[in-house]
Parts: sequence; C-alpha cells; structure tokens
Amino acid sequence: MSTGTNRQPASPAIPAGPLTEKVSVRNLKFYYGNNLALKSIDLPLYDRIVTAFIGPSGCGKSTLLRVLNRMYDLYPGQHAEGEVLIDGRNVLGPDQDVNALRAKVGMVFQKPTPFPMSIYDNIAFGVRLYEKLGKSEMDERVESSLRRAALWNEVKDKLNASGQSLSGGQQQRLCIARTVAVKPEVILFDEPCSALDPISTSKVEELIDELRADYTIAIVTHNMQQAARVSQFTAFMYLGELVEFAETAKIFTAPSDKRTQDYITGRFG
Ligand SMILES: Nc1ncnc2c1ncn2[C@@H]1O[C@H](COP(=O)(O)OP(=O)(O)OP(=O)(O)O)[C@@H](O)[C@H]1O
Repeated sequence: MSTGTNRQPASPAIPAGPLTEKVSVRNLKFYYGNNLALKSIDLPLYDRIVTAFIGPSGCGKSTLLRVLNRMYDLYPGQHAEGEVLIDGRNVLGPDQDVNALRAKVGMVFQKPTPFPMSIYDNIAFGVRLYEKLGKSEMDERVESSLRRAALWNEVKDKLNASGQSLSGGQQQRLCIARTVAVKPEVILFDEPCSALDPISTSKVEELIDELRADYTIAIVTHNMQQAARVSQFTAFMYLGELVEFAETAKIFTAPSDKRTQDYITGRFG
C-alpha cells in the first residue's frame, strides 16, 4: 500500500484563535538503566487538540507517552530528567501525587485490557478510587461514560456481563469508557487500534474525533493514514529524538526534515 505524501486523508481542522499549551515537555531525557531512550525532548501538547507521535519502531514513542503519566514509576531502574508541565506545574517532581496524575492523564493501551469483572464494575472500579458516589450517581457516571465511548447501546442490557465477554473492539471502547469515567484532562492512546479490525478501528477513530472537543489527546500510531485522519499536530521521532513537530498537514505534505520525508513516504521504518 502506498504511503505517498499526496495521498493522505485530510486532517481535522485546527480551531481559529490562539492554542493553549496544556502539556509542555521541556528538555526531557529518559533512561532505561544507563540507556538513554529519549534525548532532550521539547514538545507542546495543545488543549483540545490531537497530537500524533509517529516514527520507526524503537524511536521512543511509547516511552514518551509513558512519561506523561509517570507510568515508568512502576518499574525500577527507569528514570526521567527534565520537566513535564501540565497547566504550568511540573508533574515529574517528588511532590506530585502519582495517583492524582494518572486520574488527570488517562491511558488507553494497545491491547484492550478490561478488568476481570462486570462491564459496570469495569467503569465503577476506577471511579471508586477517586470519588465517593451514591448508587444513582454511579449509575449515571457508568451510563454517561459508556455513551461517551459509543458503547452504551450495545451493552445497556447486559451491564452485569463480564467485560471480557465483549468483542475486541467493544473491549477497547470499554477501556476508553473506563478512562473517561474518572474525568481526565489528557488522554494518551498507545496504538489503540493495532489489535482491532477495520470497523472497530473506524469506531475508535470517530470516538477520538469526538473526544477532541473536551480533552487534550496524544496518540502513538504506526499507521500514517490514521495519524493523518485523527491528528491536528504530528511529532516525528527517530532514535530517541524529536526530529520534527508541526501541523499534521505540513508533516505529510511538506516536512522540513529529510528523515521525516523518508519515513512518511515509506523509505524506511
Ligand atoms: N523496558 C525496557 N527496558 C529497556 N529498554 C527499553 C524498554 N522499553 C523500551 N526500551 C528501549 O527504549 C527505546 C524506545 O522504545 P519504545 O518502546 O519507546 O519505542 P517505540 O517507538 O514506542 O517502538 P514501537 O513502535 O516498536 O512500539 C528502544 O530502544 C527500546 O529498546
């Protein structure tokens, strides 16, 4: 399949007016042990904008995503240097409440990972960690989250069924509902469609398009067409460096760096 620059689908429009920098990555370095995986990354993520991270395997896309909600804290020997400012506050500092950060910065993974519990509890479980809601409030939260993830109509009559009994595409939308339920401000998607069929993929893409109205979104994808379809800004990474960051339309039609050009035209990676 061709990935020629002039065949990319149109990207969503960038709203008129100034953009607000919700997340500011400043001089970020990341280490796996002694191994430097991210080399001085500087990057903005704008509010209510979708930013795609693209680049060949191993360039550091997932690592960058995992720094934004400090997922790496769960693993010994991994550490970050530099700053990630969210609303102007550095979330990499020792005083940051990591659980509060993960509620604010939600993450959807490559493989759908519903908990081994009912559809209802898949949503309610995370909410209970952060809020004390009464039964009717929780019912409302579960319903609104499932509606937000375009799953309500398919599951409203079987909320007590296991989340793992759903199809792969439905499971991924359940994971999106679970993420949205805790009222995040930023949502990180790590190759969210790579395990899905084309119909489920387009549902998830439509969903990202809708979620854009309310959240700051970052998505890692290997699929150039998908990056072009869903994102307004694109960051191209190579060997742990951020090579180029620009409006998606520019990255796919007139990139500044030869490495970006080579990647998007399928010459390497
Ligand atoms: N747990 C780990 N321990 C040591 N090194 C790691 C670990 N995870 C990733 N790396 C290294 O960090 C670098 C960046 O990896 P990362 O997974 O972020 O790349 P990626 O661009 O997301 O790749 P892919 O597209 O294949 O998912 C690679 O060199 C990788 O080998």
